[in-house]
Amino acid sequence: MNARPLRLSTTSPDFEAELSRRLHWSAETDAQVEQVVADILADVRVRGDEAVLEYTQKFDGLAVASVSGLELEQRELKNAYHGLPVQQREALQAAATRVRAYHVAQKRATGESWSYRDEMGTLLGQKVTPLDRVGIYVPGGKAAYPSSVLMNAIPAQVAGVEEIIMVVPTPRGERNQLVLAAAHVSGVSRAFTIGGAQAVGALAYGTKTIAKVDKITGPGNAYVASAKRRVFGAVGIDMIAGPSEILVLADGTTPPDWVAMDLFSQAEHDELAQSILLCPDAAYIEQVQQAIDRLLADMPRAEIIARSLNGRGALIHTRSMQEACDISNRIAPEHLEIASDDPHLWEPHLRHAGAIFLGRFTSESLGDYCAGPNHVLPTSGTARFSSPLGVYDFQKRSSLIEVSEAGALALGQIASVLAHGEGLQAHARAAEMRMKR
Ligand SMILES: NC(=O)c1ccc[n+]([C@@H]2O[C@H](COP(=O)([O-])OP(=O)(O)OC[C@H]3O[C@@H](n4cnc5c(N)ncnc54)[C@H](O)[C@@H]3O)[C@@H](O)[C@H]2O)c1
Ligand SMILES: N[C@H](CO)Cc1c[nH]c[nH+]1
Ligand SMILES: [Zn+2]
Repeated sequence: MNARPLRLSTTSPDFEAELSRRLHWSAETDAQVEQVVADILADVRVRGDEAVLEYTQKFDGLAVASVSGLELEQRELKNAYHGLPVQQREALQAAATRVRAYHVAQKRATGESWSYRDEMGTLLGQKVTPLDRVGIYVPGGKAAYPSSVLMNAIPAQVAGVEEIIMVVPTPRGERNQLVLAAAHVSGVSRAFTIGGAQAVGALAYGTKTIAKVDKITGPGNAYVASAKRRVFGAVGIDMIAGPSEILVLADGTTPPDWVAMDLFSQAEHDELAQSILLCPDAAYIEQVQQAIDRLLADMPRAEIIARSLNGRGALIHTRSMQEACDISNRIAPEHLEIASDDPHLWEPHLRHAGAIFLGRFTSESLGDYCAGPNHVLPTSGTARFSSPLGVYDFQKRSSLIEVSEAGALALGQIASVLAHGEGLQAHARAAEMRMKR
């Protein structure tokens, strides 16, 4: 099996068009997926538990008599944790500790209430409150993702969310013990073995057994993405996460094998995942291609990797590192590695990426599991305007205003003029009444 990412050069007159074609991704808006999802959601909304049961049997081959039969008891989560081999239990605990520490720091920096008084003694501020109940979607169709349990549940817990409901499909009823154990260490309140659009619908509308949530977070396949987009409004959502992406900016100083493996690491998620290398050194690009050829045969998921690299991968020769940075900013990748001896030279030039990994020792995969920052990140160029999943996704903000007597006089004059200008008499009088004391 060969993996030959598309070779591009920025000096080619067709470069822009070829790059755009490579970046284009349409599965998310596939009309057939949309219709299937619309039907499932409508059905779950009307028939609740009954519909959830039927779709779980149909898509996951899991048949039980009632939705409570799909609930994982807290005891089972705890037993899964204690039943893990010691090495796995310690790794899970170490990852959870680091992810928690990062999100606690994030809350301290960005997630606290604040206020001040103006010169007339009027109090102005913002009150931050956690959401009451959230649903976290943990993908489970083609692979199990205990790390995604941590990345969703821990920031919710740190934010102070009271009830965290986890959904995770378990094809043919096979329960992944690491996923269950991760739910135990990260404070999941209730967990159900359901997935796809039916799980999103159950969380968004509520059923007899599953309580309606305020927000749904977490990644998933095209069915999950489409369902999340459709239920937005009935509930909040974090983002629509597409297939994984990695972009490596290399100056030729990192061993080519390391870079090849980093490209594989996202390609192995999905045939639609995207791995791109940008480098000003043509000979180095050739060495990375040779490393790909040599290392691929040994990869258990070689077929998925090859499909991903052949269909969506690219090795791009640039005129300079600066030009590579400019192209990276246009792509706005989910994960951006700066494979350079001097990553801090280039980091100030990089503005759009879900997560930036600096230097040759920072493989993206460390971020997926245990560095600390969240691995649920904006994809498909949405890093231009959105951010990683974080504590802030599980909080909301209310403005606080307490006007002093002197403030009522000063603000009343401004409000009165503007309210009359808008022809809104009640607004004007409400302000004016407070000026007369
Ligand atoms: N961005 C991240 O942080 C992150 C993390 C982990 C995984 N991922 C991505 O999440 C995705 C997970 O996908 P997955 O498929 O393994 O699991 P999934 O849980 O997202 O989807 C499985 C569900 O899809 C539904 N489904 C499957 N075929 C269907 C059909 N024909 N009609 C209706 N519904 C159908 C079923 O209900 C099934 O339960 C992958 O693309 C992976 O790369 C992203
Ligand atoms: N790279 C994925 C996010 O794009 C997250 C993940 C989970 N497990 C391994 N990787
Ligand atoms: Zn990954």
